[in-house]
Amino acid sequence: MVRFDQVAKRYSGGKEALAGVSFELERGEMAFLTGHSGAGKSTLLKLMMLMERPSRGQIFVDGQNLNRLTPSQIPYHRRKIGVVFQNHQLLFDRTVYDNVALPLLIAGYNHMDCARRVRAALDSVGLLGLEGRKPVELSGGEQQRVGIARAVVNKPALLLADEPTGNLDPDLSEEIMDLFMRFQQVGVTVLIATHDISLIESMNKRRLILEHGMILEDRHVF
Ligand SMILES: Nc1ncnc2c1ncn2[C@@H]1O[C@H](COP(=O)(O)OP(=O)(O)OP(=O)(O)O)[C@@H](O)[C@H]1O
Repeated sequence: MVRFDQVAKRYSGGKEALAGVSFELERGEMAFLTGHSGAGKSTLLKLMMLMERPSRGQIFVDGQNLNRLTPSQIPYHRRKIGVVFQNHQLLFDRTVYDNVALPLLIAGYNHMDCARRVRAALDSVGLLGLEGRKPVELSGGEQQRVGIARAVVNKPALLLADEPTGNLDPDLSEEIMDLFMRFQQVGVTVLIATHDISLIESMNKRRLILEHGMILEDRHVF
């Protein structure tokens, strides 16, 4: 589903954030991406979403070489990917429904399909019935679930998360991880960047460790 082939990234005026990274993620695999602050975790995720371009090397997502995508193909590429952020980046003046529906409206879904998919996405994260609420009326854990519902509403093949449990206590973090596992169980490929070593250790999943832009260790779990 994902292949990095000797990928390097140097930001203009900056040092090399990634320095020749290679790995593959199978379809339906779940893995953690970890490493010190500044190791290159967010950069790696941004390259997959084409928020940044590599300086060297090739990235394949769903068989597509991202270097070969034209600007007009980028929105279609992004629809294959759901993204969850630490601060969930919800629109606080909009309802839960509006927040989750946003990717569908951008993709041009009609209102009926939109309503059906938003309900299914909210159901999958255990928040059915909260459509009319504003994010500010929800707990931190619920807000993060809204962020996950928005990430999966398009039924993406690949789910990326950048510190998705950064602001949550251990119990809520575990609940969020259970949700990611459920998506993996239905065939979604999941890659989670996190500092939370105790959380990773509680889960029997592959671990990619980055250090100064290189893969220090790729620990598979069988
Ligand atoms: N837009 C940018 N311009 C210049 N340098 C950048 C930019 N984004 C990241 N960097 C640098 O690239 C390196 C890797 O950053 P990145 O955010 O990918 O690391 P990270 O592992 O996600 O860190 P953290 O855990 O702190 O979020 C760092 O040295 C960072 O300062």
